[in-house]
Amino acid sequence: MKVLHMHGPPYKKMKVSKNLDRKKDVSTSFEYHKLCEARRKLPIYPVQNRLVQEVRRLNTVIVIGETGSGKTTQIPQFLFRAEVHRGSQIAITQPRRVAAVTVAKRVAQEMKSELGKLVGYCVRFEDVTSESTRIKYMTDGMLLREAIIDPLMRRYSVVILDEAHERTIHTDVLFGVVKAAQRQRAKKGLKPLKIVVMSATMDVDHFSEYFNSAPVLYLEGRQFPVNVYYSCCTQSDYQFAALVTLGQIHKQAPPNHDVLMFLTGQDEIESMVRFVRDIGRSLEGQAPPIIACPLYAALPPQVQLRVFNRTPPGARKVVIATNIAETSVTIPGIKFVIDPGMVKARVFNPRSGLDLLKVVRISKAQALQRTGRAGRESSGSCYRLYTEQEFDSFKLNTVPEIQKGDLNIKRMCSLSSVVLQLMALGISDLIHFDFMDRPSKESIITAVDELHLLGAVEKREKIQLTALGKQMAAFPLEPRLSKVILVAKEFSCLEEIMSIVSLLSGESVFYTPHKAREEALAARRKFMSTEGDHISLLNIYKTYKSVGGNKNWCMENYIHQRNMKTALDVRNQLREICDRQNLPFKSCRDDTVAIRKCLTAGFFMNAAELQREGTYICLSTRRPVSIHPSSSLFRSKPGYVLYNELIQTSKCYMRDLCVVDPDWLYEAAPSHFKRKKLPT
Ligand SMILES: Nc1ncnc2c1ncn2[C@@H]1O[C@H](COP(=O)(O)OP(=O)(O)OP(=O)(O)O)[C@@H](O)[C@H]1O
Repeated sequence: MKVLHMHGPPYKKMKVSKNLDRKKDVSTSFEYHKLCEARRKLPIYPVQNRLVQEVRRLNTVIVIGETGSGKTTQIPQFLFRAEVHRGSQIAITQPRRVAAVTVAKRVAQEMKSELGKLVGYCVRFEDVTSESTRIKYMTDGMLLREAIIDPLMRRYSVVILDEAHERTIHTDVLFGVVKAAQRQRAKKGLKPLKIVVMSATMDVDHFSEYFNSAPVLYLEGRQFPVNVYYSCCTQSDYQFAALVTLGQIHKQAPPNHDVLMFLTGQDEIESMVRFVRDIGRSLEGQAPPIIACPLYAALPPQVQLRVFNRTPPGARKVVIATNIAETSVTIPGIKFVIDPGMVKARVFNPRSGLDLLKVVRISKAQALQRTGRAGRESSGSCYRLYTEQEFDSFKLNTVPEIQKGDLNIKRMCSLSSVVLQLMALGISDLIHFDFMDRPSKESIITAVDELHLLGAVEKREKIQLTALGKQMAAFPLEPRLSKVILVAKEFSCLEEIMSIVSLLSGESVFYTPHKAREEALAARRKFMSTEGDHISLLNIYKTYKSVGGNKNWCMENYIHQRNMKTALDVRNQLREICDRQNLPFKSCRDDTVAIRKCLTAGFFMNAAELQREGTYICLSTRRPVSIHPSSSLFRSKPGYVLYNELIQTSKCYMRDLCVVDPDWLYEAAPSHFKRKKLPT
């Protein structure tokens, strides 16, 4: 491994590059002038020529630079201006859509380009690019999907894999796919593909080794200092500690010194938002007014983007976010970060088929990223709600998702989605795929078996995709749900299935406030079906549509309007994919048997049978399971049910259930159920 340190001259003495900003017509607007000034002050700015030279010279480069040093926003621009892209596109991947969208907006401003022209972005369900786009920010999942259509990635001359330390399943698979594209292009004598791997925090030796001993470029310097404070003792309740810390900051800090607090999920965030608003009210007149903004993946994109608005003078913005605000994003105004050091992780056990949602400690790399969200526009502070000794015990790097289960795809519980995508890329020898860190053989085999049972792959001399599997790969959903959509054609119920799948693909549409729990449950009861939760969801969808998405109706019925809108948006996007596949949009009206049979075709592996003693066993694993109290079937105990997911808390609970007939299970997968003891 070759290491190149890149020192820039001190900021004040820095020369402004000749080939930047001057060449083009420089705007006289004050805003634009400020943007240019800010860019010139970035630590990366003085070393741009050296950086460009290295990328020109080498095929693969690893770039390490402090958070906020300018990697994400500037490197693509430097490469573009120096024409390293040679007329093709430069792709920059991000693990999360909110980062891809906001960074693209910023770079478009800096380049005085209308978003979608020279600079654009492409995320799931949204493509803001055009023929003239040369700098394209995208989620890693989107680039992976594109690679299914063109494994040589011909439209790109440079692929920048940003925030590589995050090690999402998609990023890890992309590493292998991009490396293969580079190799293949060289073999075929095509235009070379340059790869740039970037992060502030990563295991450089491991990365360099994987990318054929690629040199590592270290960018020196950080733009603004961030003071880090540790807790002096262990905190038993991190939410309470976060609230107390916020209270102290709020009393002391001047207005417009905004705060970013990390929590682990939607429920925690929504209840914290209420507490924060209460603090704001109780300190009215003594401290600036508070604007509390939640930020988590299930919020509709336009609501997520509200946190990026500038705070009105005299107020204080408090952003309460999951780890979607952890990397790449710059939230204007943030001076303080409150980091409780926890994150919610979905962990999959291939042997039990169990999908566990757990709140776990973050890694040191994540702590550093969180700290880096302050100090982006001026100096800042980060309050770590753990002791320094505790921090020392954190893992250095985040465990790759591919080795712990998929956190990325909603309700996905195994590698089957990634395996399906790899196979759609023509990679059938998965055991020997060039993974940076190999998933266990067991989880690959489990995933292939699942796809086989779903009819997506066939095992001949080698494992290959079936026609159905190819169709399934076109949907950005877990394979079981894609299968349900595709078989809906046979049951003439695509209308209904699309509604159910869309509602299952996002966060829950049920809103259950602590203070009005009983009222919420009572309001919900009128939608509940004795045939299970899927049909109940369909009832909600139909009524919601019939009242035109009325806000009051949502409030009266404790339905989460935002999540409902997101589901509708997802439905529209899925519909487009169905249209492309010529799937007829038919309705079965009230034939719930057709709907449930259709669900059985995708979820037969998740069937459970009632035992004499009143408990259930899962037919695939013979493990005891229970109906989750939130299910409409909690009290009725039907003989056979299907479930969407298993969640282990005090017991192993089935969530989102549907009543089925054992005959349907046989019909859906005769070979699978031959071995199971079902009544004949
Ligand atoms: N949307 C924005 N609004 C205001 N300033 C921004 C915005 N995006 C970037 N910046 C400025 O540009 C700087 C560099 O951001 P950039 O994302 O390129 O850094 P980075 O090195 O990639 O950091 P990270 O590793 O944290 O992603 C930020 O510190 C901030 O000062």
